[in-house]
Amino acid sequence: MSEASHAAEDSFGHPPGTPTPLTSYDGVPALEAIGLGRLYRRRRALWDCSFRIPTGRICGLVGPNGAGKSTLMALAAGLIRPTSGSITVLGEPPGTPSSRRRVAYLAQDKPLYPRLTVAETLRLGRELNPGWRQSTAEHVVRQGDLPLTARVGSLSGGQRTRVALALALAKQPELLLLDEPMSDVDPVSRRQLTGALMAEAAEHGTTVLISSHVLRELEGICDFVLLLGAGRTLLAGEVDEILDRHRLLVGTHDAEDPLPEPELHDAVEVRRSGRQLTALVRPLVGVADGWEVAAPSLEDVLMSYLRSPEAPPLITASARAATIRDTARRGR
Ligand SMILES: Nc1ncnc2c1ncn2[C@@H]1O[C@H](COP(=O)(O)OP(=O)(O)OP(=O)(O)O)[C@@H](O)[C@H]1O
Repeated sequence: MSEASHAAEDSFGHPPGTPTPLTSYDGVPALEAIGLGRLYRRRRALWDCSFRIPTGRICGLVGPNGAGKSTLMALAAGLIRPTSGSITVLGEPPGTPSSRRRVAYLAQDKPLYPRLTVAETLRLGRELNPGWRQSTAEHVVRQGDLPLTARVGSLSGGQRTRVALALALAKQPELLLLDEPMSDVDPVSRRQLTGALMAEAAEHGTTVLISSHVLRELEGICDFVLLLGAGRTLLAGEVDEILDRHRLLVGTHDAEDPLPEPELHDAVEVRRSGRQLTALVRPLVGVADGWEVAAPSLEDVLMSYLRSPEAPPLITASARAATIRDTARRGR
């Protein structure tokens, strides 16, 4: 089903005709994809993928293995090109000299020169990046007790991640793309690096797109979320609004009964254990009596969508990509 056919979802909870509020997301978005697709030979990695991420958000990028997260990051960094649709970063096509200056990308394999020392790596970063801030790079490296004289090739995976993150942050990008940055970092360093990342983002209003399979970790840092399922946008929007639009229902029903009152809600996931039925739903008009109703955590919501790729997509107003008419009006 195409995302466009779920357009009515976006006005959920608001009476017809409610004007869209003028907010920061009316400006140029940090990242916008319109019908974005990418093929590798004949294999579809992404297709018909549309969303926008407003500037200044910390956006968690979630999806099962092979969902297209790394492909999306590489497209946004301008390392590969779309095979259909379009993507813009900070209002520009990715990969131009200007957008390369404004965007930093930390790939999953964190490529660095193994023969250079940490100090030489930072010096190279300074020479290549006009907006370089040495104090940020040194702060991140020192926090990890990394000797500046150590060769990068002799560092552990987590230590190399720290150097790569120091490079990315010191560049002072407007958009920071982080592909599973913490996967090989120990818990203490993870907390430290996340703290450094959040402090930098808050101070400079940096937009961050961060992919991770550790949902609880994202819960603490993200105010926006983008969930891809098999190459398409399944869920996108402000975390607060997404949480607001979902409810967990728990009740007792005969095992063979379908979820009762389907006209009252869109079901994302229904699970049964004996006669107990647990459902994550998007209430349309309310919830019938007889259910225990709870507010789900972000982890609950993300897990349900990950387990239910056939769930109806939800793209909230602030995450909705521009239409072709909008882009023409913006003069693109
Ligand atoms: N260079 C490539 N050549 C061929 N196929 C590729 C290439 N890169 C990715 N793919 C395919 O594209 C699909 C999406 O891959 P991608 O790496 O973007 O997913 P992902 O969501 O980042 O996965 P993971 O969570 O495992 O890192 C997969 O089916 C993958 O096999």
